[in-house]
Amino acid sequence: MPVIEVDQLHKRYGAKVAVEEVSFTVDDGEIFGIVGPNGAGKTTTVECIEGLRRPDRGRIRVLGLNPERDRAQLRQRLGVQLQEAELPDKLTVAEAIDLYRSFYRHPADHTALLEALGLADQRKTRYRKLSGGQKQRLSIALALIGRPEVAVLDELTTGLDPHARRDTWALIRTIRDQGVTILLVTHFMDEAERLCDRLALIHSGRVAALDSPTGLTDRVNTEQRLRFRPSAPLADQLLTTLPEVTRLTRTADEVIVTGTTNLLGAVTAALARDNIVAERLRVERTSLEDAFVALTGQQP
Ligand SMILES: Nc1ncnc2c1ncn2[C@@H]1O[C@H](COP(=O)(O)OP(=O)(O)OP(=O)(O)O)[C@@H](O)[C@H]1O
Repeated sequence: MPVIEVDQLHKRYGAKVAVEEVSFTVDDGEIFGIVGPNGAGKTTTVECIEGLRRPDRGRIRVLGLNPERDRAQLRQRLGVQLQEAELPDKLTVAEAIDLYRSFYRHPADHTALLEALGLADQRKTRYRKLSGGQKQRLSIALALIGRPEVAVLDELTTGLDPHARRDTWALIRTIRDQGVTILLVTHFMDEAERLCDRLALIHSGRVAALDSPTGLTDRVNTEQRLRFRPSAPLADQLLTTLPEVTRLTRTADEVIVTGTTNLLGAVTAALARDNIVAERLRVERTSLEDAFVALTGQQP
């Protein structure tokens, strides 16, 4: 049985349709992404999943429960990450943890949780004195304190530096490996690509595509591209006459070759026949961002 089922969800605010016929399921142990640009309808969708908003139409089940009807039961099993600034400035890390532990019947051991999240030394630090990364880790700790089966993490790494983002991604993988199903809401395509097992690309309130990150990029990945610096002068015809090559362009010192499958093998073999080495060779692949643009016709 899927952990989360969303079927034909529809939600409008007055005349504004925020979510239209959104359907997807999340399996046990997945990191599932709800991915799309600002205003796409991501928050509305997860707030319906959390039971915070009432859908106009559609059916939602989380762990077999109806989020609207069974909200009290669901709260014990679903962890939700707070948005920043939802905690009082003066609250210490330990006080926040104790407060949130009191909401649950079977809370996690706070010492182990703070250790795991790298906050053990910040126990007595007030919320406002925490760094961006520490605040983020605390909000994740609070989402996990009830030992949930499912955790909803919203805009996980907004405002974090690249190092803290990578640490956070590693942390999320660890949490998943411990058996928590994760619903990740993000507008960062790179985050979704690195972290999610599967994702729903949401665009203007609708699911534009539902697949794994590689499944999505493969759909639009009709071309391959190689860039390299030839070790000796290279005549264009050597490569443009290959059936695998569709285009060859040059920058000041690099050759860029576009083509179909087997491009790499065909190009390197042709170069080798003329004793030319492809220095600094790079194979460029389609990113999730490219896939989003191809699938929706818009920049994320
Ligand atoms: N309470 C509300 N009243 C009216 N319109 C709303 C309300 N909440 C959201 N909207 C509108 O519904 C649409 C979807 O909003 P939603 O917050 O679900 O998108 P989002 O993808 O989460 O965006 P963001 O990443 O900016 O949070 C947007 O056009 C938004 O302006």
